[in-house]
Formats: sequence, C-alpha cells, structure tokens
Amino acid sequence: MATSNAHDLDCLTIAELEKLAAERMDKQTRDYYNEGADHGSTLAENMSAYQKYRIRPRVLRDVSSVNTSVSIFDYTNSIPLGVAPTAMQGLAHPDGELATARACKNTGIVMGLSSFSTTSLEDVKGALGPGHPAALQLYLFEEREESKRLIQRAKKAGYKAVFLTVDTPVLGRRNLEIRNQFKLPKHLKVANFNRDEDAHHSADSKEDKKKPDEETGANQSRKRTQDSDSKRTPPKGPITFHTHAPNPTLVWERDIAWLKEICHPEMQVWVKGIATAEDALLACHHGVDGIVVSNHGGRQLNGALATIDALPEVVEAVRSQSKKIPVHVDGGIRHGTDVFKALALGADFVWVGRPVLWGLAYKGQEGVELCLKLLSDEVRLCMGLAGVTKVEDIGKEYLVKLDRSGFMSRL
Ligand SMILES: Cc1cc2nc3c(=O)[nH]c(=O)nc-3n(C[C@H](O)[C@H](O)[C@H](O)COP(=O)(O)O)c2cc1C
Ligand SMILES: CCCCCCC(=O)C(=O)O
Repeated sequence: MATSNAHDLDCLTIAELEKLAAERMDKQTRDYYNEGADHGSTLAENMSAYQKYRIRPRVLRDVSSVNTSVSIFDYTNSIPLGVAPTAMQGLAHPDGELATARACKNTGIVMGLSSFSTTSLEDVKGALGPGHPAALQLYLFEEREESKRLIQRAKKAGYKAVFLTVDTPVLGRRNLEIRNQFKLPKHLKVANFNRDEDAHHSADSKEDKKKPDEETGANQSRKRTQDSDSKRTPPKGPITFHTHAPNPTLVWERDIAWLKEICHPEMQVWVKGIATAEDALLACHHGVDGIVVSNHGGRQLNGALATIDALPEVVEAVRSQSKKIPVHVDGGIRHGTDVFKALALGADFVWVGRPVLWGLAYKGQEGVELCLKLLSDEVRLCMGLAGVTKVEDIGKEYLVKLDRSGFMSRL
C-alpha cells in the first residue's frame, strides 16, 4: 500500500477511529463489538501487554526504501496484517462485509470472513475478485452436513483456507450481550445459512425455517451449557451463532482429520484460538497448515493470557518441529508498533478485528481503508525508524522486555 499524504484530520489514530465509530453505532452494536467476556481483563491485557515491550532502534542504515510486504497464500500482501473474521458486519454499516472486501482489495490485504457474516461467502469473494486471497473462518457444527456444504461452497468460490475456530467449545459470558438481549435486526440475516437454496438438502421442519431468533438462541445456548452431558443433543432449528457456533464435542483426532479430508488440497486448514505450546505441538502433530494465536479478542475465557504473552511459547514449540508451519497472532493490535513487536516475537503475520469494525461503522468502505492505511503507515514508519527495511529482518534483537519494576531485559 503506497503511503499518501492525504489525511482524514478528524481521524489520525485507531484510538480516534474507535471514538468516531462509537458515536455512529447503536448501543447494541457498540456493546456487541467492543465488549470482552466477564470483567474484560483479557480484552484489556491483549492491548496493555504490548507496553511491556520497547523497541531497540538501529540507526545509520539506509532506510530510503522500506518494503512492508509479505507473501501469504501465494499473494503479495501489502503489510504483514490481515482483516480478522468478525461476525455480522451488517450491524456496523449497510454495506457490511462487501465494504470490507472492497477495502481489502484496494489496499492489497487478505480478508478473513466469519461463517456468521451478513453477506454470503460467494458475494464477498466476488467483491474481492479472483486473484485476491480470503480465508473462511469456520465454526464446525455438531451436525456436519451444514458445515460440509459451507466448506464445499468456499472451495468452489476460491477461498484459500479454512480457519477452524477452536476457542469456542462453549460461548464466553458476555454480560452486555445478555443484558441487551442481543438480537440481529430483522433486516439482517446470517447469509451463509438458512438459505432457500439449501432447503432441499435439509430435513428441517417448516417451523425451523423461520427467521432465527438470536434472543431465544442466546437462552438456548446458556441452557445447553448448563445441561448435563447425558442430556446433550445437537442443536436443532434455525442456525444462529448462539445455538450452533459453540461446539463442546470437538476433538483433535477426529475433527482435524475430517476437515483435512474435505478441504485439502484446494484449501488449507488452520486452527484459530491456540494459546499454549502443548496445543501448538498437537496442531503440528495433526498436520494443520497454520496456527493463529488468539483468545477471540478476549471474548471467550476471561483471565486467559494476553495473546502477545502466549505467542513466544507457541513460536518456540512450532520451531522445535521439523516441519515449520506459519504462526500468526491476533488480539489487541492497535498500532503499527504492535505489529512490529508481534513480528519481533516470532509471529509471521497478524490479524486485526475491532479496528476494522470501527472503520466500517465510521465510513463504510472508506473507513475500513482509512483503518488499514493508518496501520500500514505506522508499520512503515516504525520499520524505518527502527532501521529495518524488510519484514523478514524484524527479530527479537529489536526488543527489550520491561518487568513490573521497570527493569529491562534483552530477549
Ligand atoms: C464483534 C466480533 C465478532 C467476532 N466474530 C468472530 C467470528 O465470527 N469468528 C471468529 O473466529 N472470531 C470472531 N471474532 C474474533 C476475531 O476474529 C479476532 O480473534 C479478534 O477480534 C482479535 O482481537 P481484536 O479485536 O482486539 O483485534 C470476533 C471478534 C469481534 C470483536
Ligand atoms: C461461540 C461464539 C459464537 C460467536 C459468534 C460470533 C463471534 O465469534 C463473536 O461474537 O465473538
């Protein structure tokens, strides 16, 4: 992405973007997008943990040409950052995921699409165009047929990878969502499911094909979590994120093999939501194509480690294996220097969730482009000021870590 001198003077930082977006979203949307689980301490630490690291800049190196691009899915991505999959973008702006896709296309940035998008995966891929890479985030349902159909559609549409979300065996406790009795407004739908085209495949009753009621879904989800194992049955009825996304039955052995069988070779299989070395090793053992270190933006297990703190052990575990797979990270990235720090700690790439939603709420496609341009300019500036001209040269020698008393240690 070329650096340009044209600025939106109302919005020069992601922090300003957050404020501008907050003024434009209704309460239900703002709360749904911004909240973390329980007390929100993991959400807050995802961001604050970056402050434990300081950059050691090098000087008198020719930085007249800084190349921020990296290769992902055989595509030259303009910066080492992608748009993380976030559900129901139609809440932020009428153009929803289409606006995000157009912005990704214009800025040369890979897009992750949530299974629970308000635009169909085919329309999103159409907006990105044939050469532009996208990954479909997957919630693997207990009842497999619907998931299988979704994967086959993604393959046909040209998605490069499936990101299986593994940090949602049950729904995290989001108190504002509960208090607001979150409901998808009537004019929006989860566009990949409950489609008329799928009706002939489905044994759903007529009753099941009514528009999903998210409020009822949230209650069902809570009830299912409280039920004892012996009473478990796969969720029935219309597909909502509350009812179908959480799947407590998923296991490494059976489910990764099943997914690889369906996705390979056209689409890669990644796991999103890894936070420990043990699970990183299992991911390698089960032959996944990549890992995203994530805690779902602090929306699932509150009290979990900040992702930048989980990253080093995951990187070390993966590097101990003979076959190296890429390690990406998301959560709390709000500035180009955060991107630099994550890469210095061993991430190959980062993904950004809420800032993109704020851009979308602020000004649709233009707002998402603004968000991506701010981060891109900051990455380029950080690299130049740190004395690095290529992304692959960013290493741990560029960081120090501060402990609680402010003592610094080299990594
Ligand atoms: C409103 C919202 C919706 C999300 N929806 C999904 C989703 O459908 N699937 C998923 O795997 N992750 C989802 N995430 C998590 C993101 O993919 C990502 O892990 C997280 O937003 C990164 O943290 P950040 O928002 O601090 O950048 C969602 C996050 C938010 C904020
Ligand atoms: C089991 C979590 C389902 C939530 C679907 C959307 C999402 O990932 C999020 O709100 O976060």
